[in-house]
Amino acid sequence: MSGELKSLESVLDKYIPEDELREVKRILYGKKLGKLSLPASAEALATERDFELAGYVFEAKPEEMRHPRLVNIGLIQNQIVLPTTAPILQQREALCQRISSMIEVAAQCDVNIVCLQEAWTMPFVFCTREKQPWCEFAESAEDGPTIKLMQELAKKYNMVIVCPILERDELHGDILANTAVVISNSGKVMGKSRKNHIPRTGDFNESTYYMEGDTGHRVFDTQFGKIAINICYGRHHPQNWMMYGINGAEIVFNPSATIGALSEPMWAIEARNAAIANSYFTCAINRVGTEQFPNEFTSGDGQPAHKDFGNFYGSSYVAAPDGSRTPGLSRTKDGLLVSRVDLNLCRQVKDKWDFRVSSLKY
Ligand SMILES: NC(=O)NCCC(=O)O
Repeated sequence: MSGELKSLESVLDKYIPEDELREVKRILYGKKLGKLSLPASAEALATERDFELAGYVFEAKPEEMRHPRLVNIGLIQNQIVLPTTAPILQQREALCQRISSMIEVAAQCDVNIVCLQEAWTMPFVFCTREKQPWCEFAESAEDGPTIKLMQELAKKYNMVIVCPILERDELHGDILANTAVVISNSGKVMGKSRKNHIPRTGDFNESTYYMEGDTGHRVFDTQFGKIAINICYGRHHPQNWMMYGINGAEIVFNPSATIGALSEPMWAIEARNAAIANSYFTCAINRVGTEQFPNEFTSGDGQPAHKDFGNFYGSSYVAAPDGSRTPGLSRTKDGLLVSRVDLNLCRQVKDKWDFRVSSLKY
């Protein structure tokens, strides 16, 4: 094989005969999801802008007492645009342009809530353990430049935007945090959720920059449903997922940055298992590409120093409380995954399986 594998699904599709493939996919992915029909104009723009666009439908049973609660969720995965040696402002502006152009396509697909990848405004610099110039990417979670841009887009497209950034908290000693900002569809900053488990494993040692967040397990009651954000490394901790469920989340996003050599076999399991265990939808997002840094760094594992982090494998997906899931986006290419979910499925699955988490004391 030359180069990176495009996706697991592309290999299954290529080599497994059609009738067996259907059964293989049922066993691997759960009940078959419908394809979401997306506007031809959106498909054309995605092709022109060179990113993958895919759409799926998660259905729930009709109920007599409740209307369906349909929500279109968009997940965006991307590589950095400019080399890490370009001026910081140019790197950020190039990413802002790229993401704005992808959000425009999400709007054409009637996306209600979009979530971007972890620290999307920058390369994943934390492996270098160098503070400068990287700390210059940090911005205020309340009114930083990227937040203002996302506020404009949220209002323009009537879309909730979950915007994970490197935060600089100027009101509290200028500390840094790895933070997801939730912007309502009216363009208001609803609040923020900080990464609460910080990796200290190999190249992923982010504690040089920031420590465990102090925002607990916040749930944001948006117009389109109750959402929460469990940033990257938090997905390895079942109790973390559980707390968002106890606090009432219906959709939990997991914006991430992780590489194949470390976590890929776990990727398809953890967020999906959380969806099953907590009767909510989970959305796992990972960046793509290999990022080269100017100076060598070591991983503390006896191996030679190196300038890159390895390949971020994308593979973003959505999983439902009944265990069904979408195929992953590409392992190598930018992409937008649109999933239409019916939030009624959360309670339907609780009633069926009784995996309830509750804050009530009996
Ligand atoms: N960004 C981040 O927390 N990465 C840690 C590695 C992983 O959790 O796979």
